[in-house]
Amino acid sequence: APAVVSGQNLNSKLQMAAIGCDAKGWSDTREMANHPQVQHVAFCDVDLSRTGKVRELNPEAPVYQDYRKMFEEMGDQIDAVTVSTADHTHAIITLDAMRRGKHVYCQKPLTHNIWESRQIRLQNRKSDVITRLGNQIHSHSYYRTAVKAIQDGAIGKVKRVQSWCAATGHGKSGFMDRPKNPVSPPSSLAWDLWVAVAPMRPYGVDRAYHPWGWRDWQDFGNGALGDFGCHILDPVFSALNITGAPLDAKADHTGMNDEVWPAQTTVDYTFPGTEYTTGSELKITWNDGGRLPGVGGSHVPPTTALPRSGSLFIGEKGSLVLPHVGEMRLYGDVPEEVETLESLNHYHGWVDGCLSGKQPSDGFEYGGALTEAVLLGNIAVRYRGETLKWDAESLTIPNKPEASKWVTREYREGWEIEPVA
Ligand SMILES: NC(=O)C1=CN([C@@H]2O[C@H](COP(=O)(O)OP(=O)(O)OC[C@H]3O[C@@H](n4cnc5c(N)ncnc54)[C@H](OP(=O)(O)O)[C@@H]3O)[C@@H](O)[C@H]2O)C=CC1
Ligand SMILES: O=C1CO[C@H](CO)[C@@H](O)[C@@H]1O
Repeated sequence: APAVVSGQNLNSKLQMAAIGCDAKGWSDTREMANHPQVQHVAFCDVDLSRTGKVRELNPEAPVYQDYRKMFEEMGDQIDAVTVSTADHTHAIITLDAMRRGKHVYCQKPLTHNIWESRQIRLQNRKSDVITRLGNQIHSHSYYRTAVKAIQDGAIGKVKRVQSWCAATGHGKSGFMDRPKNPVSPPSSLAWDLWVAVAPMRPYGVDRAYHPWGWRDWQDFGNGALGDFGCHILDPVFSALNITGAPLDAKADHTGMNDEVWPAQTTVDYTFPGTEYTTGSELKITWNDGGRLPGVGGSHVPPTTALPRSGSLFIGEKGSLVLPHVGEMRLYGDVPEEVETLESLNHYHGWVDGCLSGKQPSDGFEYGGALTEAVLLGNIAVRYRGETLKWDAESLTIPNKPEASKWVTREYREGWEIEPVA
């Protein structure tokens, strides 16, 4: 049984394991370790050359390469885990941890495909664990203040949303091929464990996939939309209290092959309206790769420079531009002052939830729905120019049945994910 059961043992330490220990994994580990009631008891990273910082943090804690072995050997000492691995392994690790009764903080996007997010949401409803998505800007003053301003009616009800992101799928063209003459992985790296659920392929060259480069590749990441959608669309979902799935999505882009995501993408979504929107439906458009929306139809003067990434909320009486990450700007018939909300510590909010048994409002139910919507955009990307209707209950695309295959993937033998009953 976990050493700390939710809601009890308030003076005990939360015993934590970090899965993914460098890059964002190190930042997650360091932030969690700054909480006075967190004790790291184990670390796991498929590449041992990237475990120097965590070994320094707690030289006593064992370091594993295979999270399954870590759970088998240390499961009863671990209360909570951070999952900061490349996106294609979020679901298998997170579900395993939740099924073992561990609290989970998982990096964004929650999963690599929609079916995985749905399994996590189903498991979340059954498991008595505290969960949070690693979109830390959710707790930043800038995002919290804008969410409150919109909900307080600063621009009236919202008619239209545009979101955009400067990232280009990391500068790759959308037509990149696998590295020719692949080299062997470094001896520190367990390549088979890194590939995990995805079809096996050679290691390639340093940084082709690992670390970092996986974002561009369809087998491992979801391009710029997957990378930034759960950041930039998060305040849109929160402010407008979007809990329903998109009704449809249609994409335009600069072209792609079967391996990598496009360099520039636009996705037009239709969502059901909410108490914060004017109509029964709301159009939200996503742009990436440097594509910017026009400000036509908004209260923003046409010569205004938009931030590199962010969102434009067009309301009945005013418009709000929310940079990613920056202070909002209001235009039109808007209040002279709005209340500023302070930043909260996203990481520690989750730890406090684990210790007190109180689930933050943005657990995996919220993060899962957000991720499902983001990933539907990338199914639309595969059928450029076609409006794909979405049946969120059956996880199918009724007007394009063959597109439904992209809701999930074929899992590599031995790495199948057990559906949640
Ligand atoms: N919230 C935010 O602001 C940010 C979030 N992210 C998210 O964080 C995650 C990690 O991204 P990033 O750190 O840039 O990626 P990297 O590729 O740099 O690092 C991922 C880490 O996870 C390790 N890893 C991969 N698979 C496994 C596994 N099965 N078991 C244990 N360890 C594993 C990697 O090892 P190896 O060294 O072998 O790859 C590496 O240390 C992604 O989901 C990304 O979207 C990233 C940056 C910022
Ligand atoms: O916020 C972020 C900063 O950039 C990274 C690389 O594109 C993202 O993965 C991350 O989510």
